[in-house]
Amino acid sequence: MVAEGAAAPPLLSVEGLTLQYRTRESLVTATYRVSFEVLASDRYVILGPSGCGKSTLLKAVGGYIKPVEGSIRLNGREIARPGPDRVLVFQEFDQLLPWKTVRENVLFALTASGRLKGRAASERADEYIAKVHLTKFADSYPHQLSGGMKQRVAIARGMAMEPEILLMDEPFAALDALTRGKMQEELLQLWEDTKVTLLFVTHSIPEAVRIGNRILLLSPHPGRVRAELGSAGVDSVGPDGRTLSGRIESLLFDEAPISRESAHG
Ligand SMILES: Nc1ncnc2c1ncn2[C@@H]1O[C@H](COP(=O)(O)OP(=O)(O)OP(=O)(O)O)[C@@H](O)[C@H]1O
Repeated sequence: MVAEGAAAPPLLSVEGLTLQYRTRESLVTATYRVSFEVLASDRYVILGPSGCGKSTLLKAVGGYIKPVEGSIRLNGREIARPGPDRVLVFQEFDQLLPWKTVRENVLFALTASGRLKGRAASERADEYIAKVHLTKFADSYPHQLSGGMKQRVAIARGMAMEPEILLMDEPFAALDALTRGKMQEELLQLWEDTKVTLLFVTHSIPEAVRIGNRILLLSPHPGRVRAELGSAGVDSVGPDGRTLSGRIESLLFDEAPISRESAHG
């Protein structure tokens, strides 16, 4: 029970997380003692340069990589393995099953995971296919769709699972700029509609500013927390006369001390 007036406990709590890859020749530290908390209905963005461990972090939250140090808890429970309460959407266009139609792809995720079956599963699949405006393409196969449409199916499939948290690893990075902008807009509309908690990885500063309500900045390899900032969705000028993206850029690339900042601090 949360005492009246107390802040809600975090949905996801990452504490002192060190993640490594051990190959035969070497030991690669992907993230070093990373801590952050995601609240229910956050659009939490992890931003950092290539190789700073963003994807590794997301895979660890997905339950696919075990920490060498630290912990990841969802609703207070340690994450030990993948589960339908955390769904991953990737950048690649080939994440759909090519031999299944749009509807079958969404349906299969629901039934194979045991989330829903029968009519309830079909109705849920159709509901989310409609939410991403693909009803007319429900019987099409992935090869008949554009890159943006395939990503919409992957998002519909993930959201239809109604996970506790939707993990998105640069889902729009392989799209052209116009489609990418449109997909960002659509994702924000879907979020308005569902209030699903998002954990969204990107290396694009404008995308982070647009999508996130909170943005975690990671330093270059190995990833450490550099700062956490709030965003209101626009690249506004703060009291210091600098834009949010300008502040992010200097925090990421200048050798400033590690700090946590508030939204418009
Ligand atoms: N399977 C692996 N085996 C060994 N090292 C790996 C493996 N996967 C990633 N790494 C290393 O771990 C570090 C973090 O990689 P990761 O892919 O998490 O970074 P990223 O921030 O997501 O990068 P990008 O934005 O380029 O996708 C990098 O140094 C990378 O080379």
